[in-house]
Amino acid sequence: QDASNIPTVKHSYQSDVVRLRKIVINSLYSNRDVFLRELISNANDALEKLRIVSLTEKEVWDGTSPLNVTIKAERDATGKGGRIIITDTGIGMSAEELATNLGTLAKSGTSDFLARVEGEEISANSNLIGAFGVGFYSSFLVADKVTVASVRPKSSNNPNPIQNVFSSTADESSFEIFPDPRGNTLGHGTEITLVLKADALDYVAPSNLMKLIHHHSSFSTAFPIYLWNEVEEEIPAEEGVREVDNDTPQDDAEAIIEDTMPAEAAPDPKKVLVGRWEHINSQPPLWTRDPKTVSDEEYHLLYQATFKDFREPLAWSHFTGDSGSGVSFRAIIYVPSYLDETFFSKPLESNSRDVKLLVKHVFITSDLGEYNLPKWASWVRVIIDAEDLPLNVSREMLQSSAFLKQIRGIVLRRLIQLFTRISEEDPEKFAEISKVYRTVLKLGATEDQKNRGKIAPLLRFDTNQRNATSLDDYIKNKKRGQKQIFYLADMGKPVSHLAGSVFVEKLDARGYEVLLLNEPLDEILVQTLRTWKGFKFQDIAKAGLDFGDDTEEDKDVMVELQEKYAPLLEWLKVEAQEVVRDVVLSHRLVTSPCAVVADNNGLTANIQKLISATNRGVEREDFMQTIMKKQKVLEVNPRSPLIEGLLHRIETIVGDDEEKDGNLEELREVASILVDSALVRSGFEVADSNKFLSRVDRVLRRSLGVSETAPTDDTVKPAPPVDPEVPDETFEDPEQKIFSTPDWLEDQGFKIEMEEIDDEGNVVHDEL
Ligand SMILES: Nc1ncnc2c1ncn2[C@@H]1O[C@H](COP(=O)(O)OP(=O)(O)OP(=O)(O)O)[C@@H](O)[C@H]1O
Repeated sequence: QDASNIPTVKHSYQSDVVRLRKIVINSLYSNRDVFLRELISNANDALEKLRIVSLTEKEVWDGTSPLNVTIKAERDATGKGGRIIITDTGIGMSAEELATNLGTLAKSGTSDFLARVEGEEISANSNLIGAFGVGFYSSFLVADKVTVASVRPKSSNNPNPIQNVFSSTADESSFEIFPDPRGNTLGHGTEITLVLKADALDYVAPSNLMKLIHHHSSFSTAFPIYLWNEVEEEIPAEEGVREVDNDTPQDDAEAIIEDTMPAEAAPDPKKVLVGRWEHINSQPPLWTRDPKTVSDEEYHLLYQATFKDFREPLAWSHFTGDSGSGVSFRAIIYVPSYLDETFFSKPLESNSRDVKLLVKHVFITSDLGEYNLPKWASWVRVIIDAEDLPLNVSREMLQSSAFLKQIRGIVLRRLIQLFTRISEEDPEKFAEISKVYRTVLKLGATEDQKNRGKIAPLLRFDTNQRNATSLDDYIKNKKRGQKQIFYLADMGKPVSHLAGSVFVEKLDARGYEVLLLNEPLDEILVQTLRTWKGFKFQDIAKAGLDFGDDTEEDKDVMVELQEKYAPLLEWLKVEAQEVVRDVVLSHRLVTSPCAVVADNNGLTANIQKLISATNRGVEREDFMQTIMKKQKVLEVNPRSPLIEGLLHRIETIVGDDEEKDGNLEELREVASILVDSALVRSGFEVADSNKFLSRVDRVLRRSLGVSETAPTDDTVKPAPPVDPEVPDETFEDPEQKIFSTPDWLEDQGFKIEMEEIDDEGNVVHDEL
């Protein structure tokens, strides 16, 4: 194709791009250094792409021509302007790709993000840049005009690719794309020219650029970055002008720019400005260094550059190892400071994309395919650099590599070790980690059978006595004779609510610690763990609660009470048979008269909630009710005056039959209310709340001495007849014709504006 025939095409930016560019230009002024980091990061991606494509399409890269980034800054002849040219020898872009990649925003959630940022002062919170990545558009922070020359590599489909130019100024809503009049000067890759704003000319100084690159980008790329630098040097007078190749950077490449000494001074050495490409990221990658020599800041910078997250990681572990299959490797695993909001909203997605596998410092893949990390650890960020896998491994070949299968195990082991070490050495830091990863670790202990024993000590629970208690701490705090780990689960309820539960009252009064579990996963977790260090998890809302300190005396007292209350228990068994399987004396209550307890194998109120949250079918509910009833026991507190009173009434019902019947009916009502309120107190639902409330009503009447049968005065004043008259005007007051934002909405920062329209429906404009 003849490039000279291709016309310049003018394109409009997608509206989101215009919005983003405006935000970038207006809000990130104090962060404008980021432009270089973003462009180097893009260059790195383009170089990586070329290398990876070349594994399967040999013709795009011969494997020998340099893959690098070069940066050159220069003032123009007048000294009033300047430019920075950043070139990479990466995959490049076709004309269509220039238009799509630089003229539109493909990221999902862009509009939401922009709306959020437009309402905020982004400069105060540069994290937003990290969270989103303003990428290429950051060029406009320092440049009035940006041109991007780019060309795809030669391939069998495209043996003669055309180098195109994308050109745009900071304030236009359109950009142009045209064939580069210079022809194909790049071979493959991209050259970005930033025509600097007048207030950004400081950037042309190589020392400033060098500082920036060292600070922000020394870890952004494993490809060499060369910076054009000019220094004054003395050379022997007789030496002429040295020939250098300006375009291909070599470490020793240099050019004499101009003589700075007059020719007459010939015998003396000459002072000349010598320009050369300096390789500025020649230091070995950070992970190959001894961890003792790496500062925290360097770890942060590597993290930022690699994972494009500008929030500092919470922790990291830097280690070397041998896979056992003969591959030695170096790795760093990072714990991000937040958990992506999709972690729980997309429970089935566990594709970890943040394990960067490198071979001999060269990025290979982030896709571990079937050997992905399990869901619970899918958020961890890892750089793992294998020393001796064949360099030209393709993803397909890697899939069959034993090493790939081992990465998961290596990362999980190290992650758990890291957490364990921090939990032991720095509890405050671990509390911070726990805040973010508490639920995730519960998930790990539930789903990761192999590592369960190591994850469980990292779990933290609130209890009736303290926050963030580990299982081991709990065991240390156990009372003599205690053989159970007591817990109460009620998902979604605040911990304070659980602490006040009827089931906790006695344990709390006696000084026992109870784990208060309110997350949906908790109940499943304890059922999975079953025991910890030989202690069985005991749901205190279930039968089987055993303090382990009962003396013979206690047992005798219980036998006595049992005898004493036998008539009440028998009577209640009949009265409550629709709701519970059995009625027994309780030794778990202090002040409450009674509670409903699930059988050991039965469903607690919490599990019932879990089930009915997923099953709303009526038939099923009936069925469930029947099953659940069979698994519940009513426990009555022999020390409660109410229960004693009830016993007394049952034993002393006297009088003629009619009176006895009336008394019994009353008692039945009381019993029914007791049972229903025990259900509620224990977290269950009452079967029929209407019936329950009318019983309460009747008992209230009785206690007030009001007739139980006296009907309520239910004369109701009917509404007047239908009124056919419709007023002409909806609003009498013309002032009120225009809708105005209610004050309460305006206080929230909302403003609703409505236009006034006339009788014909036309918008009424204020007269100018
Ligand atoms: N030097 C380059 N070589 C080849 N393609 C590039 C280059 N710079 C940018 N691109 C293309 O333009 C797209 C947009 O770049 P931009 O920097 O705006 O966002 P990004 O790199 O995709 O995202 P982020 O900046 O968040 O990493 C890139 O995805 C890439 O396809």
